[in-house]
Amino acid sequence: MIVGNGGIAMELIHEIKSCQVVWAIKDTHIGNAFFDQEPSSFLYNHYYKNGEDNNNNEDEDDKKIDNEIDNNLKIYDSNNLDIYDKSKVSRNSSIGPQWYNKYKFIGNVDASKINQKNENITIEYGTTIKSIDSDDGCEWNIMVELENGKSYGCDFVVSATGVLTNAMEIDFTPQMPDATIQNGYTVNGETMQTTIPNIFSAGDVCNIQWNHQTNNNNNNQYHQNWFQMKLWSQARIMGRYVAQCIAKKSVEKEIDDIDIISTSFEFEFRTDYSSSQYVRIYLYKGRLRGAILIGETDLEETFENLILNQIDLSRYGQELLNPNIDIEDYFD
Ligand SMILES: NC(=O)C1=CN([C@@H]2O[C@H](COP(=O)(O)OP(=O)(O)OC[C@H]3O[C@@H](n4cnc5c(N)ncnc54)[C@H](O)[C@@H]3O)[C@@H](O)[C@H]2O)C=CC1
Repeated sequence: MIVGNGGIAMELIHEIKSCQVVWAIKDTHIGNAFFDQEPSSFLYNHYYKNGEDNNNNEDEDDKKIDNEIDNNLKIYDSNNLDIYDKSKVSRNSSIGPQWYNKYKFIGNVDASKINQKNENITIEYGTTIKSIDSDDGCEWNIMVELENGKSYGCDFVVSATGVLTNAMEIDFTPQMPDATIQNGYTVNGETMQTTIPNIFSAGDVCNIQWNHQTNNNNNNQYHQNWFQMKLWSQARIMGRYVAQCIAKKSVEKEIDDIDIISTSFEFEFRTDYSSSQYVRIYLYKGRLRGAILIGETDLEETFENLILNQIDLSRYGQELLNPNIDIEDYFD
């Protein structure tokens, strides 16, 4: 049983093989933190519904990162009830990128023979856990009752229902103009300084809306492609940026030359059911602003470059998504 519909739940669902999984989500579609209903349905139908093994493309770099980080993952069993006592919970760093590479999430069940619909994943939408019973007399290790009235027996429950940042006890007072208010304190999006002198902020703890900032700084043009999602990739970018802000402040220079993050819409999409690819691009005034890519499209680098260099693509129109045209070669 997996509860939650965020980054960890999505990654786990992708990694688990040969195991029947019940996935309880509060929302109406999977992955709602990252995309809307349409790519969500595509992802489910083409990658998860029939238990297709889509995990043959592990990135060597990802593995390398994984080997460098400590194992922060904590697995609790039902006897360790201290985890529910907040005063006894030790505060930890997150488990790190590609944490799942350390584990083999392979069950020993031929789920297709158990589930009559031949689906390894049963999704319960619009619900959450009501109660968990792990009495000795149970047929299963754990019996889970959902808010929608259904009950499932299972061996293991993964609760991936989000994390809280550890900044709540600091009382910041909003003071600065053009600032982002988060959790009652304020961060200046240009300098990343909080309203406490010499305290800077980055990562999940602050919610910087760079693309909405109304400042007069010339660098504002670089902010337009920022769309914050609480992912490792973005935490790294913010960490790098805040480090530069701190360095600049320490030598008391203007921050104009800091290497700021470069990144009415039209959008177009293509689905290619035969090869399980989904591509959606967002164009603004003929320039590429963003894309959703599902499957092995091999388009990520090309599209990233088109977002960064802002070439006017109006003349290509629909052809940009024509699967018979190798746009990677074209824009090389
Ligand atoms: N590749 C990456 O950079 C990754 C980053 N992360 C980050 O690590 C952090 C922790 O990940 P997650 O735990 O997945 O958090 P999350 O914030 O991504 O998702 C939490 C999910 O739990 C749901 N939820 C909340 N309360 C619930 C309840 N009572 N019952 C059922 N569902 C409930 C929410 O609707 C949401 O879908 C997040 O900030 C996440 O973005 C996670 C995985 C990968």
